[in-house]
Amino acid sequence: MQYELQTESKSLTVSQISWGCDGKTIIDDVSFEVAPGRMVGVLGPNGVGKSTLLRCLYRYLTPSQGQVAYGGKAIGKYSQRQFAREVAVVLQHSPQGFQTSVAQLLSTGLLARKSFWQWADPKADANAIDEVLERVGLLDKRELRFDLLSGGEQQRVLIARALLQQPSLLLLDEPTNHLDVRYQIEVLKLVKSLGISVVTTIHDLNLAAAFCDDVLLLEHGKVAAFGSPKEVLSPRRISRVYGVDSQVDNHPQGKHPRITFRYGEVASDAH
Ligand SMILES: Nc1ncnc2c1ncn2[C@@H]1O[C@H](COP(=O)(O)OP(=O)(O)OP(=O)(O)O)[C@@H](O)[C@H]1O
Repeated sequence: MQYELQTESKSLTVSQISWGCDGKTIIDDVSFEVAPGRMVGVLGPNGVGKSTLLRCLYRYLTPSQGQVAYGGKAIGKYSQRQFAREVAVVLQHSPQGFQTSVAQLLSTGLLARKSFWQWADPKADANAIDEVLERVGLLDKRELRFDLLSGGEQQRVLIARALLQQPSLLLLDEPTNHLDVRYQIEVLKLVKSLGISVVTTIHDLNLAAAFCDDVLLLEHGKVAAFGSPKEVLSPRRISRVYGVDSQVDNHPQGKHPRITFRYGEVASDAH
């Protein structure tokens, strides 16, 4: 595959970072570590600070305190080009006004790996684009305008573009948003199969439990718990953080937990 990894993942270390604005603390003393090749899910209720935390990891925001290091080096010390070679980001909202074709948009994902002296190799580029499009099930949309695709298709194209960057660290903001259940599973399977370090915000606790090696549960901008899904996702903690009753058992297909939510009183004559 053209987009197979050329770089090895390194450790991402987040040490006591805080960020706030308008006198309000949004991220409060957050620490965790992503060991090379692990997939970490960032969980927590709406507005708790998941996207803000992710923004501190891809340098859109600079924490007011604490440090983020990748491979032992503060992320602020990477040049823009070095950082783009290591880290790919897929955000929740699709870029607006992309009237270019899917293939043209994807070709921008190849730029991070090219040096200015490299000769253009249109055939190799086209093959790499075809391969990632096939992986996300969109080869037939290759020449379509990006802005005419459905929300879920756009999301899959943006993930394909991130793969073309061949990052060693992938940061995803709710990658399963807009996706139907098949593609929620496919996309997370694909991301996991890359074997690189991944940090992803995610709302669906069952998907997080099934695919993430570790989960970071946020509560009021602070770390409520960090560890394996089994350790973190207890009914007690889910109730405290989300205010929802649940039951947690083992998923019949594997060793990961399965969370079943209680939807209030069920009428006795309900079918
Ligand atoms: N630049 C900013 N200026 C003011 N408030 C901000 C800014 N960025 C984030 N916030 C606030 O910080 C809080 C956390 O926002 P964030 O988007 O990180 O939450 P989230 O956990 O990702 O939410 P959701 O699950 O709804 O996507 C929100 O209350 C938001 O309004």
